[in-house]
Amino acid sequence: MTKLSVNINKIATLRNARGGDAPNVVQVAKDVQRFGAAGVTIHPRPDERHIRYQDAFDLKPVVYTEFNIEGNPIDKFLDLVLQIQPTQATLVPDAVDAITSNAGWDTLKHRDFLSEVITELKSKGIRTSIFVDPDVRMIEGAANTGTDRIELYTETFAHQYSLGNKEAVKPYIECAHLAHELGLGINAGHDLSLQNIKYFKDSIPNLLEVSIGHALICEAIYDGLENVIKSYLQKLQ
Ligand SMILES: CC(=O)[C@@H](O)[C@H](O)COP(=O)(O)O
Ligand SMILES: NCC(=O)COP(=O)(O)O
Repeated sequence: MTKLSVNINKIATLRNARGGDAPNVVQVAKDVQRFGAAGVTIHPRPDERHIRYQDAFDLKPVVYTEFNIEGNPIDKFLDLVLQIQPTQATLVPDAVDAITSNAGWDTLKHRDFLSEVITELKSKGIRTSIFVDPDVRMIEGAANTGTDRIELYTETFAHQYSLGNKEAVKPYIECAHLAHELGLGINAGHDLSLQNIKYFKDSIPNLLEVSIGHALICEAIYDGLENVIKSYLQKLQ
């Protein structure tokens, strides 16, 4: 079975909108695990617009499943990850001002840098994963960095699938076969949703883990809306 790691960035976005502590990210992390998620993902960004660095410390004692911290391995991020020692660090080459992650690593160009970071993380017992586009050259390059896993960047698949183009999964299948042959574990994420997850999971061999945030939180809001409105109406009778 493929593991579901729930990305709780959007819970922090909502919390930050009012400056208080609702919703509480620690409580949500406890609850997503209680509801069956196999992991919790956070992606602290340098501007702390959603997850704050302090959240990572607050979450550490309550995440008893897999704790996955994603981000660009700038010094501040690496210091955080080395202190927290999560189950997995996912390295993402996102620009400081990017609205969200928008590309995978060029694993050929950044091989030495990635190898150095990966060696350091692995020496502390932290599993490593690197975010890559579905391009076989990047998978070969990833294998040469010493990483344990790759995370396939699924934005293109998700977008094309929403347009009815199921063929868009083909490069991901090819990359998954190669990654497995090269001994890499396979994760995937970005814009996965209830609409596309079954098709993706059924298509990709050896898919170990998906991390899902944006769509899952949107779906949770829609699913909860009717119940909550009915509860208000009862109280207003
Ligand atoms: C690495 C990745 O795929 C991203 O989806 C990320 O973890 C989400 O980040 P934001 O919540 O900041 O968009
Ligand atoms: N690694 C991807 C992730 O954590 C969540 O991405 P998204 O579902 O918020 O697009």
